[in-house]
Amino acid sequence: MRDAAVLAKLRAMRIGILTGGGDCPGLNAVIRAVVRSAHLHGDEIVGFRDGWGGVLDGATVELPIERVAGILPRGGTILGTSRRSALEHRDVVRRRFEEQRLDGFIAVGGNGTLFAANELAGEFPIVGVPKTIDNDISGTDRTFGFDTAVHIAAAAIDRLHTTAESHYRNLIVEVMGRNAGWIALHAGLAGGADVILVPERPFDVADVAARVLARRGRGRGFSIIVVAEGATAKDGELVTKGRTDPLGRPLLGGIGHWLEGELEARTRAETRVVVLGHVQRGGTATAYDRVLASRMGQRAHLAVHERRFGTMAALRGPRIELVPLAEATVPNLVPDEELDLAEAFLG
Ligand SMILES: Nc1ncnc2c1ncn2[C@@H]1O[C@H](COP(=O)(O)OP(=O)(O)O)[C@@H](O)[C@H]1O
Ligand SMILES: O=P(O)(O)OC[C@H]1O[C@](O)(COP(=O)(O)O)[C@@H](O)[C@@H]1O
Ligand SMILES: [Mg+2]
Repeated sequence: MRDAAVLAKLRAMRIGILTGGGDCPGLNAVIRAVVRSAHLHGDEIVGFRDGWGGVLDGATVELPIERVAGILPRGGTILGTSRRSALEHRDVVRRRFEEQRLDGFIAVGGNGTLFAANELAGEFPIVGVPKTIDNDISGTDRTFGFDTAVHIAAAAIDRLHTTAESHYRNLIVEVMGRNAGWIALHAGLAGGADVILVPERPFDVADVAARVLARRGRGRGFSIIVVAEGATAKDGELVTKGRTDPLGRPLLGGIGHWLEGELEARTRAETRVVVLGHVQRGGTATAYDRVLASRMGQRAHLAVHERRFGTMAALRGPRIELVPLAEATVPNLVPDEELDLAEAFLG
């Protein structure tokens, strides 16, 4: 008996975890699941603060099971996050792994964080967990955070309907998603939007105005237009805030305001824009996202425990499976069939 206990102790692993990129509802559910699963297996978890920044700076926090009590419904991430890159500092990453005596590492992040994880996976024992409100990661049917963002955006569209209708206005709702139209499409469908504009299909502003006017022609004096931040007009360019993030990528946003002017001029109807912004990322996760995040977190811990490095936990049909981390680096855009089907519900 005593030997078994000693053996179990010898086999116990020390595992690092970070959350990187934009925060999203469900991150704390992942951290909690990892810690609880580790606790069951006698493993130790150490958190790195602020994404890869914590690895570079050596900013860590021990995560015993008591530390994750009560965090399940909390939005954001108790570890903090950042968009700092570690790829140019592999020597520091190595030092940190040695210093912390890490047997494994879990990177919870979007396509950016998982791109970095995949690059480092040749050299370090890493497992990934895909997160993002954007749902733009391949290899998994869904990312947690997406369902919550869609709920928030759809609820906003419901509210905008009643005021748009009362004032006979066009109301434009700009949602997030980077280069993918998942949030716009799903929130637009759930909220009964009249027009949905996504990055996957550049739009003709004259067509949008024609749809709005056609609705007016049949007595519907208002229209709800959902536009993804990454959507572009056919002969236009990506609309940005004129600033870049720490990785030098343009911050998207502003297409809604551009459309506001165009539609008001073309339809001669009052037009207003609402930019949902970070409201879509804040606050508590839906039950669906909490369950998905918990299942992925548990699977990621077991993957480390089983030394299945270079993989990520992914939703495949009803199951959580391990897929190569490299799959996360392929963009996941809305397929044509899904956009075609949506047409039936617009206008
Ligand atoms: N091209 C890149 N080169 C190096 N590191 C990158 C690159 N893209 C992303 N990363 C890493 O991933 C982190 C977060 O990426 P980002 O795309 O902002 O968020 P997310 O992980 O949510 O997609 C960055 O802080 C950086 O460490
Ligand atoms: O946090 P920031 O800098 O405002 O970034 C906004 C971007 O982050 C997101 O909310 C989430 O993107 P990631 O999951 O890739 O981090 C995007 O939809 C949006 O374009
Ligand atoms: Mg991303």
